[in-house]
Amino acid sequence: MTHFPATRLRRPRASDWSRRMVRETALTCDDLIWPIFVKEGTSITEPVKSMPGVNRLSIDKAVDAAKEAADLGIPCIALFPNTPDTLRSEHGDEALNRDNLINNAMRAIKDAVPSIGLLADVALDPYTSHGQDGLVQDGKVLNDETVGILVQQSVLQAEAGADIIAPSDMMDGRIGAIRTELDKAGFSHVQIMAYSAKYASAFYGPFRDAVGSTGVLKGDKKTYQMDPANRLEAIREVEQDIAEGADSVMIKPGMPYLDIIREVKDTFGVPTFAYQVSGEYAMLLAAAQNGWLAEDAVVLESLLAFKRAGADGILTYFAPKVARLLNG
Ligand SMILES: NCC(=O)CCC(=O)O
Ligand SMILES: [Mg+2]
Repeated sequence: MTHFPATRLRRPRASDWSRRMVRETALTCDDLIWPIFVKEGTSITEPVKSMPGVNRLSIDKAVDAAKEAADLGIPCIALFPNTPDTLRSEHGDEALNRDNLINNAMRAIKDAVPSIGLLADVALDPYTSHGQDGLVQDGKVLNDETVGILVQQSVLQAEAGADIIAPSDMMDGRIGAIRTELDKAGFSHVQIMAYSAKYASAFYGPFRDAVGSTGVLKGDKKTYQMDPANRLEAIREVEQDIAEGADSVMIKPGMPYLDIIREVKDTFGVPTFAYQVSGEYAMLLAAAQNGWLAEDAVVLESLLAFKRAGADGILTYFAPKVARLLNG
């Protein structure tokens, strides 16, 4: 290695053309997955207060959003239901309703926009009256019994047109169980993106507002989601999900966990995704709306950082905005 003055690291930085030539990472529309909130009704575009610019959409509007995504070159959208309290129950039965909001939305979107990838979230929290991701008995979230329901939820979602099943529940063993049932039901072509390292994070607040879980959730999720203090455990979680058949893995939240993304990518080399969660979105936008950060620049930088950390793609509420910026 040569040293100064033979080496001047500022030399290639001196002009735009040169910076472009030595740039190590790029962010493109292919990196984006757009999470969308769906709600019962028609012609509804209802703002989520804690996420300025994000709306809950009725199915017809979600179809429009899917068209917009396809036009912008966004490869995939992820759907999350806002479930009214009346449809929530102790066991989250609505998850197994073939014609629930999410399954109907997927059918409508597949029909209207067949070219877009559809990611379906698997977990019970949108459907339980207690807001936990699984069945609860004596104050404990049951693992194996919950997995038994998640496999059924997954098959129904695959039947409705899901291209990617994304279990976000963090139960042990669910990836293998879901893979087996999907294959048996004739869905061996349907992918699984495992929320492998999902942390019990304080950054999910605005999402719970968006899906109507605020005030519903009793307690916390620390007995199944990961401790933010742990790194090695994330590697074990990812290792197990890959062994059980995950096609890709996810780290969540994103920006506070870039170290985990890097380590997972370096260790396994599998398709690795990150979720820039609602709290990250809210944080960046709140500062931008106060004039404290330059919105476009900070959003692009935040997403480029995921790519630099090794992510192959990012679930982000900024997806349409960023696609517009990237498309110029
Ligand atoms: N299963 C999906 C999420 O929990 C999303 C969290 C967020 O955006 O805060
Ligand atoms: Mg796990």
